[in-house]
Amino acid sequence: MTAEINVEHLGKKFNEFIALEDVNFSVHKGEIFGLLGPSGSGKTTLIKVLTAQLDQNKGKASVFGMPVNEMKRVENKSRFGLLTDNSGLYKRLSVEENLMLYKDLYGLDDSAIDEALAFVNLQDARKKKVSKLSKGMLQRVTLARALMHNPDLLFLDEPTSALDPGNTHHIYKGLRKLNEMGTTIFLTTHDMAEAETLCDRVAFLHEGKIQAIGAPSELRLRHSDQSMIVELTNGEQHTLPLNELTTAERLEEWMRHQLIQRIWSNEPTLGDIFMEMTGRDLR
Ligand SMILES: Nc1ncnc2c1ncn2[C@@H]1O[C@H](COP(=O)(O)OP(=O)(O)OP(=O)(O)O)[C@@H](O)[C@H]1O
Repeated sequence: MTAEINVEHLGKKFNEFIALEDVNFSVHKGEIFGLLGPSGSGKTTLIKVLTAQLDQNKGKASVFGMPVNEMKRVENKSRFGLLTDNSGLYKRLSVEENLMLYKDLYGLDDSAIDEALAFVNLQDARKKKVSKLSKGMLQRVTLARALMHNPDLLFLDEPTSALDPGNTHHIYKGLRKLNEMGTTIFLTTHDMAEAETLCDRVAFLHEGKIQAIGAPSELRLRHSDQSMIVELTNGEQHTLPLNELTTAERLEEWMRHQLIQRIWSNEPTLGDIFMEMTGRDLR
């Protein structure tokens, strides 16, 4: 598998403060990879290193097989898109005029603006001044700008943090489609539901260190206590070990008397696992 991003023993300090320590991971081409961590864990710092906005103090990082420093070159900049919360939009210009600047910069057709606005569900706001937009609308314009040149790789720093559920769902659908068409996506979030819904693999970042890495289902299974919960029609709940004869016997008995209301697996959520490993939640 080709690595679109590769990070080895990466470290970043701000004076004496260690923001990233011995970080190691790869993101494969075509993957949606999520970096999960609470506020201050180092997510934005890592994105800044990967997009050549900050230099690391230790280790190596490469994007598209090149050292990250090469991402400063114009021809490489056009291969990735970046969404961060510092929007860099021109407040006195309209949504459309802002996107027009990027369209010209990347030499795109006019249709790129229509497509990007449809992607973020903002067609009706194209003539609005950026200074008049809500936080969620601003986030969507920034996302439109990040993806309008159809990049090979998208860096999204908390892409839906300001969005309502309807727009979040619309953006998820769009991102999945974009990914199916070949864009690799690296996103940061502290929303575990977002990570479960979107990501092929996730890494947990805590105090600058990666604590765990894997597919959400694989992580849940790895931390599962191998039990199931059975709720009976009278409201009783029973926790039973998986794959044991006694469980099969009890289930058979209940089923014969049509006493089972529902059954579910007792696997932990990503948030539970994060809490178990670090002693704090993702918020
Ligand atoms: N330029 C800087 N100078 C000094 N310290 C910094 C700088 N940038 C980040 N930090 C510190 O590094 C740590 C990681 O910050 P970072 O912004 O990467 O966290 P984050 O996980 O993205 O948080 P959030 O979810 O709140 O955006 C924080 O303690 C932050 O205060």
